[in-house]
This record gives sequence, structure tokens and C-alpha cells, in this order.
Amino acid sequence: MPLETLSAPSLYVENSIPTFSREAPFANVLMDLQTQGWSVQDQFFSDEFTQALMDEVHGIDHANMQQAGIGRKQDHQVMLDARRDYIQWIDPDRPIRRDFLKVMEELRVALNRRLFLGLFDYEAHFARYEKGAFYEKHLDAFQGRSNRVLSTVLYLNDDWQDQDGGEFVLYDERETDNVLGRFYPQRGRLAIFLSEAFPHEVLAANRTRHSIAGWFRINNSTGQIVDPDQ
Ligand SMILES: O=C(O)CCC(=O)C(=O)O
Ligand SMILES: [Fe+2]
Repeated sequence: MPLETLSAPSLYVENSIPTFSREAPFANVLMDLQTQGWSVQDQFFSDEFTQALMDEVHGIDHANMQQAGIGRKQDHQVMLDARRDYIQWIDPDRPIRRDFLKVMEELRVALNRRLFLGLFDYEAHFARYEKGAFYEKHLDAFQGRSNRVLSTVLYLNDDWQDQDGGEFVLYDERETDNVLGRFYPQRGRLAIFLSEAFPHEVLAANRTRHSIAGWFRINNSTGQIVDPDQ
């Protein structure tokens, strides 16, 4: 019996639902990136699509996630005492994951066309923050030393209440103590920001918090140094 039939049946059929919800959030992202370098949009994707992604991450057994900062694609800036989330990198090995990567690829092409960012590829992982988990204030990339250009975080949690905490806090690129915004990880909300510019953090939540963090990258490979890939 193929392995897949042993796990929970997946109802999601590739290409079965529209992924983008409306034009407006997309236009807003382009405008915000151009003017301020960051954007947070609700309902960037259709409800059905974010629900299918939520079903997918719910289906991941904790034993099949890795503590962030260890193992494949190790992020050297990250110390374990600075973050407490569990992750699973997204490969195009299941229909919903394939569609997610496809839609982010569409976004990559559109961003390049409109903003001339020269984005080369995209990598992303599901993230699970158990109750009490956090991620201290950090940058996703250090200037000139990374190929991460644009960070994305798509939140997947239904019915998130103020008392659940777990805010994403974004800080000013120059006045790094100034808070630009605090955002609850509500399902369908997409945060997108220049990786080298904006410090940000995840406050501890009072319940499990799910998201997809991802990075559009440029290709930095030079003669000697080959960019690490997964
Ligand atoms: O989940 C979030 O709100 C942000 C996650 C993050 O900063 C990261 O994974 O680098
Ligand atoms: Fe980050």
C-alpha cells in the first residue's frame, strides 16, 4: 500500500480553488512596499485557500517538525534561546503545498515586474508556536550578508482573540525602538517586509499559533561561495 493512503486522507485537490481573493490587497502590497518597505494585508488569499493551508498544518504531527534553528537550512543568526517555534519546510510534495508555492511564484514574478526587485526564488516553512513560545526581536537578514530580500508571514489561526497574545510586532528601520505596528496572527493576514530593514518579534501567545514564514531571495552566488539552499 502506498504510504500516503496510510495517513489521514487529504481532501484538497490541486488547483481546485481560486487562491487570490481580490485585487485590492495585492495592489496595496505593491503600493506599501514602494512607499514604506512593508505591508500587512488581510484576506490576501481566498478564505478557502487559507483554510486548506490551516488544515494542512494542523495535520502535521509535532514529531515531524523540527525546532527552528537546528538542522536543514540552519539560520546562523538564530540562537535557541531567542526563538521557540517548531517548523517544517514546505516542499511541493502535496497538492496544497504545491499550490502555495505556485501562488508565491506568481507573486515573485509580479513583484519583479512591478518593483524590479530581482527576486530569484522563494523558500518557506510552516511554523508552530506552542503556548508560551516566542521569537525575540531580530532581523531576517544582515545587510550585504544574506540573500533574503523580502520576508513574508501568512497567518493561519481562526478566531484569534486579543487575550490570546502572540502579536507580530514590527519596528522602524532607523528608530528601532519605535513600533510601526502590532498585529494578531489572524487567519488570512499577510505580513511582507524588506528582510534587511525591519526588526520584528513574536510575542508569547496563550494558545498554539500557526503561520507560514517565507523569504524571497536573490541569487548571491559568486565564484567561491555558493549560496546555501535547502
Ligand atoms: O510569525 C511571525 O509573526 C514572524 C516570524 C518570524 O519573524 C520569522 O520566522 O523570522
Ligand atoms: Fe523574522
